[in-house]
Amino acid sequence: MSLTNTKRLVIKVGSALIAPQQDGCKARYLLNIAQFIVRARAQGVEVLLVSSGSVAAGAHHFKNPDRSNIAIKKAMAAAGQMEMMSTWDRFFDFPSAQLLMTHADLRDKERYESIRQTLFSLLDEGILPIINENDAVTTEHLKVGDNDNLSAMVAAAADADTLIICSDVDGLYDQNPKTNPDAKLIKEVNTITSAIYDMTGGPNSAVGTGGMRTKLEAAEKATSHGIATYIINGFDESTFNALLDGDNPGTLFTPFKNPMEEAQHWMTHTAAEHGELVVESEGLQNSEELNCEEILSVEGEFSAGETVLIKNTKGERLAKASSNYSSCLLNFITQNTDGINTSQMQNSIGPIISKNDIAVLERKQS
Ligand SMILES: Nc1ncnc2c1ncn2[C@@H]1O[C@H](COP(=O)(O)OP(=O)(O)O)[C@@H](O)[C@H]1O
Ligand SMILES: N[C@@H](CCC(=O)OP(=O)(O)O)C(=O)O
Repeated sequence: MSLTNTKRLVIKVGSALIAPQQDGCKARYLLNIAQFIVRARAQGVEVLLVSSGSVAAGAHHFKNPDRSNIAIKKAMAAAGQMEMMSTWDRFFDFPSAQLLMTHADLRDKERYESIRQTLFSLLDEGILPIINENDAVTTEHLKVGDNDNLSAMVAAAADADTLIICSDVDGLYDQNPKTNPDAKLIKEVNTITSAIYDMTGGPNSAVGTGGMRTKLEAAEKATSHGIATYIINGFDESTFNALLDGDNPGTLFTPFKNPMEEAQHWMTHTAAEHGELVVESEGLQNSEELNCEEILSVEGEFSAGETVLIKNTKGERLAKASSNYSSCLLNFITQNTDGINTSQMQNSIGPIISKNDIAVLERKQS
């Protein structure tokens, strides 16, 4: 696996690289990254940039830059986004484009397709897409929340083959290297198990969001879509030279050999769960389709066509799927309503979940 085989890559840059002291954007670390982007493009690789840093870049305009105050944090993002974009733009002699998005955009199939079209059109023209979450308009319910996960969703949406996540450490260690001097770097991960998740802690910098855990979530999303994922040290010039030479300077998460199809990946990793269908503990054995008589209960409110979680009576997450019927109708049919022949109705309405609309979720090994 090397960058020499890469055709399209997404590089994600965290706040600590952009605004290390939270007093505006600094070119210090970005120069290496910009050079990497220029050189990768010169090698024929298409590049998309997911850039954090709007909150950190905007903080110095505020009398009390209190990140715990959500309204202030969103205003800091709005103020800092301009500076962050113009900082990137001055490194390049090709055009760049700003795309701000939220989870509400990505989890809606129509808006997701629209984002894909825009990305492809920009890439066709040789324009560098620079993507960030639209923090100024997000709510708890509508946000992705961290740019590691966002970068994996963007990589999948853009049909990228490589995702590079720049961090302030050399890669994934067996323990948090900031608090454990004996921590050892893991060079390659083929399967992201719960034991791997247990190695991670939160962020250690004042500006980071999510720490290593969100980077693992991103790697899991990306590799399941066939995207090779690297976590590298973005502070270190030599890591970028190594990548361009086809070496692995950090941790490589190898892509699945049989990646998910686009639609199944979107359903698994991006689509929001609007409600839940509970089935028997050994339910969903054939994983083909789900019929009304298999549903024990319906939770939440959803419309026909929306994504639901299918779980069993033990609470295990079995699959995500698009429901052919609304929660209202399913409640009506599954609850034994007086005077109505529900089994006859069940037979006449066909499968609740059709076989092409279901994504079976993997149960994590430890
Ligand atoms: N097992 C681990 N390996 C590497 N880093 C870890 C691990 N567990 C926790 N971390 C922390 O994750 C931090 C990187 O995450 P974060 O601060 O959110 O970075 P960024 O701003 O680049 O997204 C590291 O500085 C480190 O302190
Ligand atoms: N969207 C936010 C960044 C969120 C985020 O994930 O930050 P980081 O952990 O520094 O990559 C911003 O622009 O400040």
